[in-house]
Amino acid sequence: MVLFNLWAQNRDAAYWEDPDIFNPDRFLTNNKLKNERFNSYVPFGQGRRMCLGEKLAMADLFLIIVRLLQQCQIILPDGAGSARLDPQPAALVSVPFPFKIVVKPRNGLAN
Ligand code: HEM
Repeated sequence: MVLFNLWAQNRDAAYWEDPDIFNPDRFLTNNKLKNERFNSYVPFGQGRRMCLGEKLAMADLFLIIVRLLQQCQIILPDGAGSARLDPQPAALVSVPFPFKIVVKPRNGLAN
């Protein structure tokens, strides 16, 4: 069996500046999505066995994230400091260390 090391590809310093920093702006030019193919960006795998659900996942994530940010303010509890964003080692996927958040409806929206 051949497995691609997607973790290493997605963090290849030859292609990404500060690969371990969470910086969504790296995909933007003048606030618009860069119109280019990103080398070494393979969250859904590659080749014949790449993810069959990529289009569905991207459409769902867009709707879920936009809806959440439109309707809710998501903040850290008072005195919580900052959340730890480095990944917790796991077998196949990385998950964040647990942290608490407060979710409030945005001004003018009902509870
Ligand atoms: C953010 C969400 C998702 C991510 C990051 C993701 C990522 C991946 C990755 C990395 C693989 C392995 C590709 C490889 O072997 O090179 C995979 C396989 C697969 N994914 Fe996803 N996936 C996501 C969501 C989904 C969804 C929503 C579905 C179905 C509705 C799905 C269905 C599949 C299937 C069927 C395979 C196996 C394809 C094969 O072996 O031929 N995935 N996915």
